[in-house]
This record gives sequence, structure tokens and C-alpha cells, in this order.
Amino acid sequence: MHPSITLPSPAKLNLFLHIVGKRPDGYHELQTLFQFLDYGDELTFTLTPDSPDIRLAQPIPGVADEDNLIIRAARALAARAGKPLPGVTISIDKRLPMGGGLGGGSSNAATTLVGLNWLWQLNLGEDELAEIGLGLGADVPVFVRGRAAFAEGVGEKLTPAEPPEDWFVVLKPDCDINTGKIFSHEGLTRDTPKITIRPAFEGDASRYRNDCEDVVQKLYPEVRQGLEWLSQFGPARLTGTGACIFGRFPTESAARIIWESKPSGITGFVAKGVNYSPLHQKLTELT
Ligand SMILES: C[C@@](CO)(OP(=O)(O)O)[C@H](O)COP(=O)(O)OP(=O)(O)OC[C@H]1O[C@@H](n2ccc(N)nc2=O)[C@H](O)[C@@H]1O
Ligand SMILES: Nc1ncnc2c1ncn2[C@@H]1O[C@H](COP(=O)(O)OP(=O)(O)O)[C@@H](O)[C@H]1O
Repeated sequence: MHPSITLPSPAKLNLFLHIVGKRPDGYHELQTLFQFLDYGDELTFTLTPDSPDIRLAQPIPGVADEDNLIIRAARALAARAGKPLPGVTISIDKRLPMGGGLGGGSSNAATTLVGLNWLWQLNLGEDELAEIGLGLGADVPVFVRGRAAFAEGVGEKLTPAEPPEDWFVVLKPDCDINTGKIFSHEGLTRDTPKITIRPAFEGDASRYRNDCEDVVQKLYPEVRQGLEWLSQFGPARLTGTGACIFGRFPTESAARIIWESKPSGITGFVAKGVNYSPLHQKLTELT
């Protein structure tokens, strides 16, 4: 058995996000285009054959270990394995802002499922891992599958897609946005007509939009100001329900020039959009 492995846990962007309806259980039906970024957290899994415990090397501030999606994912996987397994200690190099619409928690859960499936040599298939992932959050399956995708339902019906792999300036306006608050807002557009798959892939990227953006901009002036600034240089959008926003650029140098001139006090990073997850890329290199 391999005693230890370090794996990427990349961010995602919702290149567009349309709300096309509401299900009887209150959840909103979406159509969204997911792409990964070559930037994210990193998780290190170290097997502890002398102890059966699944534990974090250090807690994430503000998240109880019991609620941490890494622990929840590891436990869900161990339950599915249904046999005694060596314990594991997981350490996190957290680089993604939490609750920013970059899917960091969901990505951590997926890296845990995929990484421990490998380390514990369980040989569960991608469908089974995606199903366990969906029980942890709507965005987990796309990270498990590792391919940019057009997503429907609450995000679980995935069709692989090949959007352009552009460069992005990602900014984190200084505010925390609660996803539930945005989805329950009376001003939210919930009736965007469904689109067919082809235009979603091949449409003009400058026409991509996010149906949460109007409500989020009204409630959070920091997001409005960030979008106003970024959209001077090209198309700029909100990812998920925010708070992160992104601007698209054809080259790294074009993105870095804008990054260098960002207003003071706003954090973020420059990253490349990638259609194959850095997690899966790393695992391919290892096997
Ligand atoms: C909006 C998206 C788009 O990628 O991303 P994020 O902004 O979180 O990254 C996701 O669909 C987020 O899915 P998920 O991660 O499961 O959402 P949660 O934070 O659990 O949702 C909090 C609450 O928002 C509402 N909610 C969420 C998703 C959805 N499709 N419809 C909803 O109505 C529900 O009331 C839910 O209880
Ligand atoms: N490992 C984790 N990393 C980040 N957030 C986590 C994790 N485990 C649980 N959470 C919780 O999930 C929430 C959503 O986090 P995250 O996935 O980063 O944002 P978003 O869903 O907006 O993209 C956080 O505010 C936090 O309370």
C-alpha cells in the first residue's frame, strides 16, 4: 500500500449559470457550465495502519471537523467499502476562499473520495464515487468526474464540454454570501428558458450570464463595484452565488497586467481554465 499521497483540489468556475425552474422540494433547477482552474487547495493523505481513525492534521478555522466535507467524504467512502481499513490523517493546504462560489469544499470532498479510493485500493468506479459525492453536495460529482461539463438538474446531470481554456483574473470581494439567502430571494430570476446543449458549448462566451448576479449585486455593493471594475477590461461574471467574480483573458500576460492594477484591498488570483481536472491529471501521472 502507498503510505502517503498529495493531491490537488482545484477550484471550479460556473462560466454561466441559468436558473430554469424550481423543484417541488424547493431546490432550484440549474443549467450551468463548469470549468476547472489550475489553482486550488492541496490535500495530503497519510495512512496510519496502527490506528483506524480518520482525522484532520489541523482543523479548518470556522468548520467543525464533524462538518468538514473532507471528513464526511472519507467516512461515507469507508462506510461504502464495508471492510476494516487503515486509518488516515489528512492535511490541507487551503488556498481557496471559503463560500466564494469556487467550490472549494465540494472539491475537497471529491479529492478525498478519489484519493482514498486509490490509497485504500477500493477500486470503486467513477459512477459510484459520483453518487456518494452527490450525497455530500451538488457540486461534488463534477469534481469526481474531472471533466468540464454542462450540468443540469441541481448540477448532477453532466455532459462533458470543451469550453475555451482561457485565462482568468478571479477576485474575492470582501463579503460573505449565503447560498440559501440568494436562492430564496424574491427578486431572483427563476424562469430562464432551457437551452440545448450545443449552443451552451459553442455559443459566444461574451453572452454567458449568471442569473444570481442581479440579486447579489443589489445585496452586496462590494460585488457590484468589483464587477464594474473588472468588466472595463472584458466580460466579467459571478461564479455560483458568489462572492467571487472572474474576468476572462486570452493570455496569461493579459490577465496578469489587469491583476497587477486591481484596486487595493481586494484579494484573488490569476489562473488558467482547464477542461481536465488537475486532480485527474496528477493521478494519471502516478499510475
Ligand atoms: C450555486 C452552486 C452552483 O455551482 O454553487 P456555489 O455557489 O455553492 O459554489 C451550487 O449549485 C450550490 O449547490 P450546493 O453546494 O449543494 O448548495 P448549498 O450551499 O448546499 O445550498 C444552500 C441552500 O441553497 C438552496 N439551493 C441550492 C442549490 C440549488 N440548486 N437550489 C437551491 O435552492 C437550498 O435552499 C439549499 O439549502
Ligand atoms: N473542506 C472544506 N472546505 C471549505 N469549506 C468547507 C469544507 N467543509 C465544509 N465546508 C463548509 O462549506 C461551505 C461552502 O464552502 P465552499 O465549497 O468553499 O464554497 P462554495 O460552495 O460557495 O463554492 C463553507 O462556508 C464551509 O462552512
